[in-house]
Amino acid sequence: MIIMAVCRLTLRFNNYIVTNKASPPMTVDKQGRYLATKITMMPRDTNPHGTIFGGVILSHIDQSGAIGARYSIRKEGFPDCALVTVAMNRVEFHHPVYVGDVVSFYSHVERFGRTSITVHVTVEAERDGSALMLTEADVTYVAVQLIDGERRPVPIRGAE
Ligand SMILES: CC(=O)SCCNC(=O)CCNC(=O)[C@H](O)C(C)(C)COP(=O)(O)OP(=O)(O)OC[C@H]1O[C@@H](n2cnc3c(N)ncnc32)[C@H](O)[C@@H]1OP(=O)(O)O
Repeated sequence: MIIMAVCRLTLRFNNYIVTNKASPPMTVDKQGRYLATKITMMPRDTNPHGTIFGGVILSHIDQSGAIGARYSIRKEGFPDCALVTVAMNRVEFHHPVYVGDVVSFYSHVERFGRTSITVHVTVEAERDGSALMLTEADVTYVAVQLIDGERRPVPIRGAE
């Protein structure tokens, strides 16, 4: 009896893994943007005005851009690599973010360079039933490898 129950559980577990591999979660929208992060903004993240501190948004943009960059690298069939942020450009805060906002961070590849990838990150919240773009930025990540104790840029498409 116990053995049968264990077998059933194992089967379910295996099915879950297989199903998961076969059908990845749908996180790409109609515009081809990858939904990297979705979070509810909390009171601990506020500035003295009571709205969400810009530095908190930048931190989520950096992380979401890296998640999106990793997704795009895999989608292209390039090898997995360590990524570091080299630059954040054209950061624009269009609207304040409020406590309780459910905020989505989307990434879209702007450019693959030799050792770098630049993604455009857009930050949106649902306001009055439609999506409002709050913040956007271009973030560039560099593929690096530890060579002689130093992190050096390496080709993002793999060995040349
Ligand atoms: C995961 C984390 O938390 S990361 C933490 C924050 N980030 C870091 O600590 C990174 C610190 N910076 C570094 O270690 C180094 O600057 C590195 C390894 C990223 C780059 O080293 P560099 O010697 O500058 O490399 P190099 O000049 O060859 O440039 C590498 C790539 O970055 C790009 N790049 C460099 N500076 C910039 C910039 N300001 N804006 C956009 N792209 C840039 C280059 O165009 C190049 O891309 P390409 O090969 O696709 O043309």
